[in-house]
Amino acid sequence: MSMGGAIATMIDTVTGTHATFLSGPVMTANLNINYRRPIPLGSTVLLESSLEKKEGRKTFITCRVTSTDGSKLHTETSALFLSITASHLLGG
Ligand SMILES: CCCCCCCCCC(=O)SCCNC(=O)CCNC(=O)[C@H](O)C(C)(C)COP(=O)(O)OP(=O)(O)OC[C@H]1O[C@@H](n2cnc3c(N)ncnc32)[C@H](O)[C@@H]1OP(=O)(O)O
Repeated sequence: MSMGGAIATMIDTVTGTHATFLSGPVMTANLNINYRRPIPLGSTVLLESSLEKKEGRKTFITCRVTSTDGSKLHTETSALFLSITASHLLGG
């Protein structure tokens, strides 16, 4: 079975890339993952990332991880990304 942290990394990467595409530079503020069914090691899965809403600096994304045919739901996620400036990255 795949480790929950490895699954979280996959989800953070996909939803973070999606949020960056929509909103520019962002950081993950909240990642809420419900693990519904285990992911067998070595299996191929589908990640579907969707914009829920944008409110000011906040970009809310949802993401489902399913089997490739969509029949098995492995995880459901809601994520919040906050738009940041370069000074935030430098600690300002
Ligand atoms: C192309 C390649 C792309 C690759 C993408 C990969 C994406 C991966 C990105 C990451 O994993 S980043 C690393 C993990 N994340 C962090 O380390 C973030 C650590 N946290 C922070 O740096 C700051 O808390 C953060 C930038 C997220 C927010 O700080 P700010 O000072 O900019 O915002 P502030 O705390 O003033 O909050 C602004 C608003 O957001 C809300 N907010 C902030 N954090 C929240 C939270 N966790 N949950 C809910 N709401 C939150 C906050 O309540 C407020 O709402 P209102 O404007 O309505 O009052």
